[in-house]
Amino acid sequence: MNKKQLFEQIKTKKSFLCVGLDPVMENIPKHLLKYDNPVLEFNKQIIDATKDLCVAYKPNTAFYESMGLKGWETLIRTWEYIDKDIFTIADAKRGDIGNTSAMYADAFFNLEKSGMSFDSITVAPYMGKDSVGPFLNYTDKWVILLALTSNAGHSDFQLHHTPEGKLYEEVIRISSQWANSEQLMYVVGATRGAEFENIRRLAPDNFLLVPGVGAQGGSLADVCQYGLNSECGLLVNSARGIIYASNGEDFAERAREEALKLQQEMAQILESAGLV
Ligand SMILES: O=c1ccn([C@@H]2O[C@H](COP(=O)(O)O)[C@@H](O)[C@H]2O)c(=O)[nH]1
Repeated sequence: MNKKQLFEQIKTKKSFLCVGLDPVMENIPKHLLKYDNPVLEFNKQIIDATKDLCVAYKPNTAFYESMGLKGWETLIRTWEYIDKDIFTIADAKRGDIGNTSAMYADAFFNLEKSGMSFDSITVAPYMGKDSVGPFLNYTDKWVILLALTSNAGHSDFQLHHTPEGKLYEEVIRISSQWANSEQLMYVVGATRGAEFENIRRLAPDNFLLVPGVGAQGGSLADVCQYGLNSECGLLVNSARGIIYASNGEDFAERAREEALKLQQEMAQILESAGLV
C-alpha cells in the first residue's frame, strides 16, 4: 500500500487507528480455549469487530515468537485473515548486518519464501544504513524506523546530545537521506507529546507510527496538535486498551467500543483539520 492509498483509507474511514494485536495466552477469554488455536480465534474476532474502525493492524511479533512454532503459524494466519486494504505492520524491531537483514526482510515481506507479506516492518536504526537497506530494497514496502520511543528508557540514548543535536534527531536527519516519505516512517511514542513539534520540523512529510495511547497513557489530542500533517501523517496504535477491554464473552464487543471511542475522536480531529 502506498502513501496515497493509505491516506485514502484514512479519509474513507475517518480514522488513523492502528489496532495492536499482542495476544497473551493468559488473557485469552476462557470460552475460546475450546478452539484448536484460541489465539488465532481471538485475533479473528478482534479483527472482525474493529476492521471498519481502523486503517492498520500491528501484531508485535514477540507475542507470537514466544509461543514457538504455533505462534509463528498464528502470525501467518493472522496476516492472511486481515483484509488487504488494511495496512499491516510487523512490529519486529529488526536490523543486523546486511546479509542478515536481507533474511529478516524476506521473513516478513517475501510471501513465496515465508508465507507472509506485511506492508511494513519496524526496524532499529542503531546499526546504520547497510542494516536498513535490505528492507528498503523491497521498494513497495515500508520501513518504520525507531526514533523516539514511548518507554522510560528512551532517555538512556535517544535524548543524548551530539554536536548536531539529540541522538533521535540525528536518526531522523540521517535516515531521511536513505529513503523518502513514500517508504520511510518513524516510531514516535504518544507519551512524547511535547516533542512532536520538533519531530514535524525534521520529518514534515513522513507518517509517524505512534504507540502509547491507551494502556501507556499517551494523549491523542497532544499527539495531533503538532503531529498531524496535510496527509494526516499519523498511525496511532493501541493494543491492550482495545484487545483486553474485557476478558469475558463480550471481549470483541468491548474491544469494538474502545476502538470506536478512539475512531470518533479521530474523526473529529480530521474534520477540524479540514482533512475529511
Ligand atoms: O516506542 C514504542 C515502540 C513500540 N511499542 C509497541 O507498541 C505496542 C503498544 O501496546 P499497548 O498495549 O497499547 O501499550 C506494543 O506492541 C509495544 O511493544 C511501544 O509501546 N512503544
